[in-house]
Amino acid sequence: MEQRDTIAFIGGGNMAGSLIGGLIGDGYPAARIRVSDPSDAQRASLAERFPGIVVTADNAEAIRSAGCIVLAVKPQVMATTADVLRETGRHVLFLSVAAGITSVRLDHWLGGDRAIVRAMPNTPALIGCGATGAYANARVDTTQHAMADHILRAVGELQWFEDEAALDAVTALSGSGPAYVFLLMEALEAGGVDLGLDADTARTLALHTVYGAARLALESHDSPATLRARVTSPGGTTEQALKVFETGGLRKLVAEAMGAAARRARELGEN
Ligand SMILES: NC(=O)C1=CN([C@@H]2O[C@H](COP(=O)(O)OP(=O)(O)OC[C@H]3O[C@@H](n4cnc5c(N)ncnc54)[C@H](OP(=O)(O)O)[C@@H]3O)[C@@H](O)[C@H]2O)C=CC1
Ligand SMILES: O=C(O)[C@@H]1CCC=N1
Repeated sequence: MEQRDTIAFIGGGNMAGSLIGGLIGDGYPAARIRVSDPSDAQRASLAERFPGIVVTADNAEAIRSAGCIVLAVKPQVMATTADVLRETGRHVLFLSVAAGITSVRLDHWLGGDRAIVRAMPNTPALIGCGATGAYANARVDTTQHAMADHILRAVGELQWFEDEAALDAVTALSGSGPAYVFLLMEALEAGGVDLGLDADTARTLALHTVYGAARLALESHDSPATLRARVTSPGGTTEQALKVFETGGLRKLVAEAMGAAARRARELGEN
């Protein structure tokens, strides 16, 4: 990105913190990152975690001369937040990470004719391991597209979509997905404790198992199904466990859970 490109985050919560951590970890100058958040505690925490960034309670101050404004507030407050950003110049790129809010609605709230990238990142962005889906509206020019690409790719994997509706599916998969995996970790730890392991040992083994399986799947040319088959010795232990998952309807349950998340994304976009 060019020198003049200051990134202003409106909302300094979980997702903004994850993106800022990933950007700084990728070498983005902290002094070119500004964050606006109404909470004193939130601002103090961000300033401590990311020395050199500028924190403020004033959205107008945060966005002054920024090339990109990242909208990282809850979907429920996006309309009122966007309303006070209407005065910004038409050259500014808006990058919204809000679940469900369509670029058309956001454009309307921002006064119209805005360059908007709607993205759905996830919290592993904090360590550069995010998975993000993104859509650019027709007003986004080549330079702005490159800017959004640079910001989002700095924090992990990025997929662009031509069809904005795909973003609700991305939300249900990778946006919310880390929480599903953390739930699985919790269940693995609890299962280990039930079987007699101490809690610390069970957690360590659970975390490394998820990490190792994810890395192996990413680095292997084989599909997850093939990798699963390699663990599953005929007549062995895994086979018994997988039978319990399959008869319990794990795949259907995951599909239903993701359907509920996607539905909620659409609802948030309609409110
Ligand atoms: N958390 C996640 O894993 C992901 C979240 N997202 C999206 O990111 C967005 C933010 O989520 P998340 O970070 O979890 O939420 P948080 O509640 O952690 O952060 C939002 C922050 O915005 C602040 N805020 C509220 N109103 C304003 C305003 N007018 N101007 C500036 N700041 C304001 C809030 O302050 P206060 O609490 O005091 O109101 C809060 O600190 C959401 O739209 C969500 O859909 C997308 C992908 C993943
Ligand atoms: O739960 C949420 O609504 C946000 C969006 C995706 C992850 N967290």
